Amino acid sequence: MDMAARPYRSVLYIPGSKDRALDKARGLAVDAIIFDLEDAVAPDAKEGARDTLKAALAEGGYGNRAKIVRINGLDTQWGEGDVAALRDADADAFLLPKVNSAADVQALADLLGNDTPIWAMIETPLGVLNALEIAAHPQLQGFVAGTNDLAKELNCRYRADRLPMQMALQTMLLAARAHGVVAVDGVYNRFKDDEGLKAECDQGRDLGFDGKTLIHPAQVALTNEAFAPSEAEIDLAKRQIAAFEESEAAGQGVAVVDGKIVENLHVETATKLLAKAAAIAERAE
Ligand SMILES: CC(C)(COP(=O)(O)OP(=O)(O)OC[C@H]1O[C@@H](n2cnc3c(N)ncnc32)[C@H](O)[C@@H]1OP(=O)(O)O)[C@@H](O)C(=O)NCCC(=O)NCCSC(=O)C[C@H](O)C(=O)O
Ligand SMILES: [Mg+2]
Repeated sequence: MDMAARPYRSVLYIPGSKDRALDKARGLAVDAIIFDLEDAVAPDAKEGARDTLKAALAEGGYGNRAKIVRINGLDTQWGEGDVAALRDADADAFLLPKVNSAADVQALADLLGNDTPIWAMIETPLGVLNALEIAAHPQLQGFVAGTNDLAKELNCRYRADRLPMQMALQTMLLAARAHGVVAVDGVYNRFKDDEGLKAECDQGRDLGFDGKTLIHPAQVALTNEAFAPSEAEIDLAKRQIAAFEESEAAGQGVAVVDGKIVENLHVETATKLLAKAAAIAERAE
Protein backbone atom coordinates (compact mmCIF):
# COMPACT_ATOMS: atom_id res chain seq x y z
CA MET A 1 0.00 0.00 0.00
CA ASP A 2 1.23 3.52 -0.82
CA MET A 3 2.68 4.86 2.48
CA ALA A 4 0.98 8.23 2.21
CA ALA A 5 -2.46 6.84 1.23
CA ARG A 6 -2.65 4.27 4.02
CA PRO A 7 -4.63 4.84 7.24
CA TYR A 8 -2.84 6.15 10.33
CA ARG A 9 -5.66 5.98 12.87
CA SER A 10 -3.66 4.22 15.59
CA VAL A 11 0.10 4.71 15.82
CA LEU A 12 1.55 2.79 18.76
CA TYR A 13 4.88 3.57 20.42
CA ILE A 14 6.81 0.49 21.43
CA PRO A 15 10.00 0.77 23.45
CA GLY A 16 12.71 -0.67 21.19
CA SER A 17 14.28 -2.31 24.23
CA LYS A 18 11.27 -4.43 25.24
CA ASP A 19 11.15 -7.86 23.62
CA ARG A 20 7.74 -8.67 25.09
CA ALA A 21 6.10 -5.51 23.71
CA LEU A 22 7.88 -5.88 20.35
CA ASP A 23 6.39 -9.33 20.07
CA LYS A 24 2.94 -8.34 21.31
CA ALA A 25 2.66 -5.68 18.60
CA ARG A 26 2.69 -8.35 15.90
CA GLY A 27 -0.88 -9.21 16.89
CA LEU A 28 -2.29 -5.74 17.56
CA ALA A 29 -4.75 -4.06 15.18
CA VAL A 30 -2.71 -0.88 14.84
CA ASP A 31 -2.21 0.97 11.57
CA ALA A 32 1.37 1.93 12.39
CA ILE A 33 4.07 1.28 14.95
CA ILE A 34 6.70 3.68 16.19
CA PHE A 35 9.64 1.57 17.30
CA ASP A 36 11.15 3.91 19.85
CA LEU A 37 14.81 4.37 20.66
CA GLU A 38 14.27 7.82 22.22
CA ASP A 39 12.25 8.64 25.34
CA ALA A 40 10.87 5.14 26.00
CA VAL A 41 14.39 3.75 26.37
CA ALA A 42 16.61 4.50 29.37
CA PRO A 43 20.11 5.85 28.59
CA ASP A 44 21.93 2.72 29.67
CA ALA A 45 19.62 0.55 27.55
CA LYS A 46 19.95 2.60 24.36
CA GLU A 47 22.78 0.77 22.67
CA GLY A 48 21.32 -2.64 23.45
CA ALA A 49 17.92 -1.48 22.18
CA ARG A 50 19.38 -1.01 18.69
CA ASP A 51 20.23 -4.72 18.51
CA THR A 52 16.90 -5.78 20.04
CA LEU A 53 15.00 -3.67 17.53
CA LYS A 54 17.14 -4.75 14.59
CA ALA A 55 16.47 -8.38 15.45
CA ALA A 56 12.71 -7.79 15.80
CA LEU A 57 12.53 -6.05 12.43
CA ALA A 58 14.61 -8.76 10.80
CA GLU A 59 12.31 -11.41 12.25
CA GLY A 60 9.31 -9.50 10.83
CA GLY A 61 5.72 -10.49 11.44
CA TYR A 62 4.37 -6.91 11.53
CA GLY A 63 2.22 -7.46 8.44
CA ASN A 64 0.97 -4.35 6.69
CA ARG A 65 1.39 -2.05 9.69
CA ALA A 66 3.61 0.93 8.84
CA LYS A 67 6.97 0.49 10.60
CA ILE A 68 8.46 3.78 11.78
CA VAL A 69 11.71 3.93 13.75
CA ARG A 70 12.11 6.86 16.15
CA ILE A 71 15.80 7.56 16.62
CA ASN A 72 17.40 9.81 19.21
CA GLY A 73 18.07 13.41 18.22
CA LEU A 74 21.13 13.93 16.06
CA ASP A 75 22.44 16.37 18.68
CA THR A 76 22.58 13.55 21.25
CA GLN A 77 25.32 10.98 21.72
CA TRP A 78 23.08 8.24 20.27
CA GLY A 79 21.46 9.77 17.16
CA GLU A 80 24.11 9.02 14.55
CA GLY A 81 24.69 5.53 15.94
CA ASP A 82 20.96 4.81 15.74
CA VAL A 83 20.96 5.73 12.05
CA ALA A 84 24.07 3.66 11.34
CA ALA A 85 22.57 0.65 13.12
CA LEU A 86 19.06 0.82 11.63
CA ARG A 87 19.60 2.43 8.21
CA ASP A 88 19.30 -0.90 6.40
CA ALA A 89 16.57 -2.37 8.63
CA ASP A 90 13.13 -3.21 7.27
CA ALA A 91 11.56 0.13 8.24
CA ASP A 92 9.11 2.25 6.26
CA ALA A 93 10.23 5.56 7.73
CA PHE A 94 12.48 7.21 10.30
CA LEU A 95 11.04 9.60 12.88
CA LEU A 96 13.25 12.41 14.11
CA PRO A 97 12.41 13.95 17.52
CA LYS A 98 12.46 17.64 18.40
CA VAL A 99 12.79 18.87 14.83
CA ASN A 100 13.36 22.63 14.77
CA SER A 101 13.92 23.30 11.08
CA ALA A 102 14.11 21.81 7.59
CA ALA A 103 17.89 21.67 8.09
CA ASP A 104 17.35 19.08 10.85
CA VAL A 105 15.42 16.92 8.38
CA GLN A 106 18.15 17.37 5.78
CA ALA A 107 20.79 16.29 8.31
CA LEU A 108 18.95 12.99 8.77
CA ALA A 109 18.45 12.64 4.99
CA ASP A 110 22.22 13.07 4.53
CA LEU A 111 22.98 10.41 7.13
CA LEU A 112 20.45 7.97 5.68
CA GLY A 113 21.88 8.53 2.21
CA ASN A 114 18.73 7.14 0.63
CA ASP A 115 15.16 8.22 -0.01
CA THR A 116 13.52 6.49 2.98
CA PRO A 117 10.63 8.71 4.11
CA ILE A 118 11.28 10.89 7.14
CA TRP A 119 8.73 11.84 9.79
CA ALA A 120 9.20 14.75 12.19
CA MET A 121 8.14 15.15 15.82
CA ILE A 122 6.70 18.64 16.17
CA GLU A 123 7.21 19.35 19.85
CA THR A 124 9.36 22.44 20.24
CA PRO A 125 8.41 26.11 19.82
CA LEU A 126 10.79 26.42 16.84
CA GLY A 127 9.41 23.25 15.31
CA VAL A 128 5.90 24.69 15.45
CA LEU A 129 6.98 28.07 14.11
CA ASN A 130 8.97 26.44 11.27
CA ALA A 131 6.39 23.72 10.54
CA LEU A 132 5.77 25.03 7.03
CA GLU A 133 9.40 24.72 5.89
CA ILE A 134 9.73 21.36 7.63
CA ALA A 135 6.63 20.00 5.86
CA ALA A 136 8.01 21.25 2.55
CA HIS A 137 11.14 19.09 2.78
CA PRO A 138 10.98 16.62 -0.15
CA GLN A 139 11.66 13.56 2.04
CA LEU A 140 9.19 14.55 4.76
CA GLN A 141 6.12 12.34 4.89
CA GLY A 142 4.56 12.72 8.33
CA PHE A 143 4.24 14.92 11.40
CA VAL A 144 3.73 13.58 14.92
CA ALA A 145 2.64 15.97 17.66
CA GLY A 146 4.80 15.63 20.76
CA THR A 147 2.35 17.06 23.22
CA ASN A 148 4.35 16.13 26.33
CA ASP A 149 7.45 17.95 25.16
CA LEU A 150 5.33 20.79 23.87
CA ALA A 151 3.66 21.23 27.27
CA LYS A 152 7.09 21.21 28.90
CA GLU A 153 8.48 23.79 26.46
CA LEU A 154 5.45 26.06 26.67
CA ASN A 155 5.28 25.69 30.45
CA CYS A 156 1.55 25.32 29.97
CA ARG A 157 -0.87 23.35 32.09
CA TYR A 158 -2.39 20.04 31.01
CA ARG A 159 -6.06 20.76 30.43
CA ALA A 160 -8.69 18.39 29.13
CA ASP A 161 -9.51 20.81 26.30
CA ARG A 162 -5.80 21.34 25.42
CA LEU A 163 -6.55 25.03 24.96
CA PRO A 164 -2.93 26.13 25.62
CA MET A 165 -1.65 24.08 22.70
CA GLN A 166 -4.45 24.62 20.21
CA MET A 167 -2.47 27.15 18.21
CA ALA A 168 0.53 24.84 17.99
CA LEU A 169 -1.60 21.87 16.92
CA GLN A 170 -3.40 23.90 14.31
CA THR A 171 -0.21 25.48 12.98
CA MET A 172 1.22 22.03 12.54
CA LEU A 173 -1.94 20.83 10.80
CA LEU A 174 -2.01 23.82 8.45
CA ALA A 175 1.60 23.14 7.44
CA ALA A 176 0.91 19.42 6.98
CA ARG A 177 -2.12 20.06 4.81
CA ALA A 178 -0.30 22.72 2.78
CA HIS A 179 2.26 20.10 1.76
CA GLY A 180 0.24 16.86 1.74
CA VAL A 181 1.92 15.49 4.84
CA VAL A 182 0.32 12.96 7.23
CA ALA A 183 -0.45 14.46 10.68
CA VAL A 184 -0.82 12.32 13.81
CA ASP A 185 -1.90 13.68 17.19
CA GLY A 186 0.02 13.35 20.48
CA VAL A 187 -0.38 10.68 23.15
CA TYR A 188 -2.97 10.54 25.92
CA ASN A 189 -0.96 9.76 29.04
CA ARG A 190 -3.74 8.33 31.26
CA PHE A 191 -3.82 5.05 29.39
CA LYS A 192 -6.50 3.51 31.63
CA ASP A 193 -8.96 6.38 31.15
CA ASP A 194 -11.12 5.48 28.15
CA GLU A 195 -13.50 8.40 28.56
CA GLY A 196 -10.66 10.92 28.50
CA LEU A 197 -9.03 9.16 25.54
CA LYS A 198 -12.29 9.19 23.60
CA ALA A 199 -12.74 12.92 24.19
CA GLU A 200 -9.17 13.63 23.05
CA CYS A 201 -9.55 11.39 19.97
CA ASP A 202 -12.74 13.20 19.01
CA GLN A 203 -11.03 16.54 19.44
CA GLY A 204 -8.07 15.40 17.33
CA ARG A 205 -10.41 14.11 14.62
CA ASP A 206 -12.40 17.36 14.70
CA LEU A 207 -9.17 19.32 14.24
CA GLY A 208 -8.24 17.23 11.20
CA PHE A 209 -5.60 14.79 12.48
CA ASP A 210 -5.30 11.48 10.62
CA GLY A 211 -4.92 9.55 13.86
CA LYS A 212 -3.36 9.48 17.28
CA THR A 213 -0.15 8.18 18.81
CA LEU A 214 -0.69 5.66 21.61
CA ILE A 215 1.37 4.25 24.45
CA HIS A 216 -0.59 1.13 25.43
CA PRO A 217 -2.47 -1.64 23.58
CA ALA A 218 -5.62 -0.86 25.59
CA GLN A 219 -5.92 2.40 23.63
CA VAL A 220 -6.03 0.82 20.16
CA ALA A 221 -9.65 -0.22 19.57
CA LEU A 222 -11.21 3.02 20.73
CA THR A 223 -8.78 5.09 18.66
CA ASN A 224 -9.31 3.04 15.50
CA GLU A 225 -13.03 3.64 15.80
CA ALA A 226 -12.71 7.35 16.54
CA PHE A 227 -10.59 8.04 13.45
CA ALA A 228 -12.46 5.79 11.01
CA PRO A 229 -15.35 7.16 8.97
CA SER A 230 -18.60 6.14 10.69
CA GLU A 231 -21.36 4.19 8.91
CA ALA A 232 -23.44 7.38 8.85
CA GLU A 233 -20.57 9.34 7.24
CA ILE A 234 -20.07 6.63 4.63
CA ASP A 235 -23.78 6.54 3.84
CA LEU A 236 -23.94 10.33 3.52
CA ALA A 237 -20.84 10.41 1.28
CA LYS A 238 -22.40 7.87 -1.09
CA ARG A 239 -25.67 9.78 -1.23
CA GLN A 240 -23.87 13.08 -1.84
CA ILE A 241 -21.91 11.64 -4.74
CA ALA A 242 -25.00 10.03 -6.27
CA ALA A 243 -27.09 13.19 -5.89
CA PHE A 244 -24.39 15.38 -7.38
CA GLU A 245 -23.94 13.08 -10.36
CA GLU A 246 -27.69 13.18 -10.94
CA SER A 247 -27.74 16.98 -10.77
CA GLU A 248 -24.77 17.24 -13.10
CA ALA A 249 -26.48 14.97 -15.62
CA ALA A 250 -29.45 17.34 -15.47
CA GLY A 251 -27.12 20.25 -16.23
CA GLN A 252 -26.97 21.65 -12.69
CA GLY A 253 -23.86 22.42 -10.64
CA VAL A 254 -25.31 21.76 -7.19
CA ALA A 255 -27.45 19.17 -5.44
CA VAL A 256 -29.26 19.08 -2.11
CA VAL A 257 -28.95 16.18 0.36
CA ASP A 258 -30.62 16.15 3.78
CA GLY A 259 -31.48 19.82 3.32
CA LYS A 260 -27.83 20.81 2.71
CA ILE A 261 -26.18 21.99 -0.44
CA VAL A 262 -23.70 19.65 -2.16
CA GLU A 263 -21.11 21.19 -4.49
CA ASN A 264 -18.08 19.79 -6.25
CA LEU A 265 -15.89 20.41 -3.21
CA HIS A 266 -18.20 18.34 -1.01
CA VAL A 267 -17.99 15.54 -3.55
CA GLU A 268 -14.19 15.69 -3.30
CA THR A 269 -14.41 15.34 0.50
CA ALA A 270 -16.93 12.50 0.15
CA THR A 271 -14.70 10.70 -2.36
CA LYS A 272 -11.70 10.99 -0.02
CA LEU A 273 -13.75 9.68 2.88
CA LEU A 274 -14.81 6.62 0.87
CA ALA A 275 -11.20 6.02 -0.19
CA LYS A 276 -10.16 6.15 3.46
CA ALA A 277 -12.89 3.68 4.43
CA ALA A 278 -11.73 1.36 1.64
CA ALA A 279 -8.10 1.63 2.79
CA ILE A 280 -9.18 0.75 6.34
CA ALA A 281 -11.14 -2.24 5.08
CA GLU A 282 -8.09 -3.35 3.06
CA ARG A 283 -5.88 -2.97 6.17
CA ALA A 284 -8.18 -5.24 8.12
CA GLU A 285 -7.99 -8.09 5.56
C1 LIG B 1 2.94 2.63 29.98
C2 LIG B 1 3.63 1.30 30.11
C3 LIG B 1 4.94 1.47 30.87
C4 LIG B 1 2.74 0.31 30.87
O1 LIG B 1 3.41 -0.93 30.85
P1 LIG B 1 2.89 -2.20 31.63
O2 LIG B 1 2.66 -1.85 33.08
O3 LIG B 1 3.82 -3.34 31.31
O4 LIG B 1 1.49 -2.45 30.98
P2 LIG B 1 0.62 -3.71 31.05
O5 LIG B 1 1.09 -4.65 32.10
O6 LIG B 1 -0.78 -3.23 31.13
O7 LIG B 1 0.87 -4.39 29.63
C5 LIG B 1 -0.01 -5.38 29.17
C6 LIG B 1 0.59 -6.07 28.00
O8 LIG B 1 0.76 -5.13 26.93
C7 LIG B 1 2.13 -5.06 26.54
N1 LIG B 1 2.43 -3.66 26.24
C8 LIG B 1 2.40 -2.61 27.09
N2 LIG B 1 2.70 -1.49 26.44
C9 LIG B 1 2.91 -1.84 25.15
C10 LIG B 1 3.24 -1.12 23.99
N3 LIG B 1 3.43 0.21 24.05
N4 LIG B 1 3.35 -1.79 22.85
C11 LIG B 1 3.16 -3.14 22.80
N5 LIG B 1 2.85 -3.88 23.87
C12 LIG B 1 2.73 -3.23 25.03
C13 LIG B 1 2.91 -5.58 27.75
O9 LIG B 1 4.14 -6.09 27.30
C14 LIG B 1 1.97 -6.65 28.24
O10 LIG B 1 2.07 -7.76 27.39
P3 LIG B 1 1.80 -9.22 27.93
O11 LIG B 1 2.93 -9.49 28.87
O12 LIG B 1 1.82 -10.10 26.73
O13 LIG B 1 0.48 -9.22 28.61
C15 LIG B 1 3.90 0.69 28.72
O14 LIG B 1 2.66 0.55 28.10
C16 LIG B 1 4.87 1.44 27.86
O15 LIG B 1 6.07 1.33 28.05
N6 LIG B 1 4.35 2.16 26.88
C17 LIG B 1 5.14 2.86 25.91
C18 LIG B 1 5.70 4.12 26.51
C19 LIG B 1 6.39 4.87 25.45
O16 LIG B 1 6.62 4.37 24.37
N7 LIG B 1 6.74 6.13 25.72
C20 LIG B 1 7.42 6.95 24.79
C21 LIG B 1 6.51 7.48 23.79
S1 LIG B 1 5.50 8.79 24.34
C22 LIG B 1 6.40 10.16 23.84
O17 LIG B 1 7.57 10.15 23.93
C23 LIG B 1 5.59 11.22 23.20
C24 LIG B 1 6.26 12.47 22.67
O18 LIG B 1 7.60 12.44 22.39
C25 LIG B 1 5.88 13.66 23.49
O19 LIG B 1 6.72 14.52 23.74
O20 LIG B 1 4.69 13.76 23.82
MG1 LIG C 1 8.71 14.09 22.92
